[in-house]
Amino acid sequence: MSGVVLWVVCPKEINTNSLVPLLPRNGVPIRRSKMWSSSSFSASKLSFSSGVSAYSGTVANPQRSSEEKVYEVVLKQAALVREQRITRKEKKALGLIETDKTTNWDLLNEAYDRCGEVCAEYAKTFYLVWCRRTDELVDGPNASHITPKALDRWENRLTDLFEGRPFDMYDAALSHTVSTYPVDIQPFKDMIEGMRLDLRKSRYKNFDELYLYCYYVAGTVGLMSVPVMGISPESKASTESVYNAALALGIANQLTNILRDVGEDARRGRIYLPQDELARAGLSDEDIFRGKVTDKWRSFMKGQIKRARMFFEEAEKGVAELNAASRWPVWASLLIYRQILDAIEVNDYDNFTKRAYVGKAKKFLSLPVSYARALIGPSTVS
Ligand SMILES: CC(C)=CCC/C(C)=C/CC/C(C)=C/CC/C(C)=C/COP(=O)(O)OP(=O)(O)O
Repeated sequence: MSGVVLWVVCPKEINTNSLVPLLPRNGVPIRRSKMWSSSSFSASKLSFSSGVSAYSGTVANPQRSSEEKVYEVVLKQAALVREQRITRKEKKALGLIETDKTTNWDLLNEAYDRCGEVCAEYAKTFYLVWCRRTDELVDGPNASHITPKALDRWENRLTDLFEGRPFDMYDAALSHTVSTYPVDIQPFKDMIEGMRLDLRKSRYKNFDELYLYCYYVAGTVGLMSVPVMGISPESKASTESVYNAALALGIANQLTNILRDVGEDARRGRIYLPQDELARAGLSDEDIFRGKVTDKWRSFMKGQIKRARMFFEEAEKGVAELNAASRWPVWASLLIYRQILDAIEVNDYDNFTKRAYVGKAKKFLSLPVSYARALIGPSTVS
């Protein structure tokens, strides 16, 4: 699958017109989702105004919910698109936009090719090369040597490449991408923050805390991808709403990943499940470590799967707004990853000893379905 999905994130394959669609559109009122506080989701009656411990990444005010904090980033990304539009317009008027004659295109093309190779080698489902490398820091073979200091150095390298001083070939490709598309540094910084969190935290008090973690490690990927994929010129949706859908897809994917890997994570002493919801279901950490599928566990899992599906549904609303070239791979990745949830059900919720996966046949079958869905572009009715 990586070939298809790579296409989602590899800027080289994206039509360069994809910047245009990020230009003026009628603003549709901002709609914010409060999925887990919805009364339709019984497992999630959370005190989500109780505040999150003071993570240093996105914000400092502990009174606000994680959703509110993350939404600020969404608004910032959307504003950046408008800002870039204005600066480009001004520069164009002044005749300042010209092709950069100093760029070494051969080297840059080689850098992009190398990024493609990394994706082909490592990505089973999806990934941007920089995200994979960041993830490798805390999950790879050298993970035990990774310190907060090493992450600080990684962040300095990130700042350098955003300022046009790449350290290596891979950084050079990303440096070029972020100077070409309206990509902000914040989601990248937040992803590093997620890695810091992983170094010091192995329990999540409630869904509000888990949501912030999911944003850091996966929602950020959605926010990084949309500026490169581009929004359709016909779209009447607000930039914010499309970014919001992208964020939801990242969260949905991460929640799915967590539910698939409960056993694997427990063997590393980690439980990425809301502690208060576990307690309400009559479950403890010991139950997770014991790994026995009971009725309590099944019922708990049903609630978690339901919530993950709600995030997928939220994400679905944004796909039609994307550029035509990006819709097929996004649909494919959404439909395929969501089937992991079905596989958990088929395994009778045994995510302790069985790894839920989507077989090749199901993946291939999803391609024509995704293709058909991708034909549907933005609604013409405003
Ligand atoms: C919906 C709209 C408007 C846009 C799409 C925006 C995108 C591309 C969002 C996707 C974000 C994303 C790919 C997040 C990554 C989340 C995740 C759990 C990745 C796991 O990756 P691997 O570790 O390779 O997965 P496997 O372990 O399953 O192979």
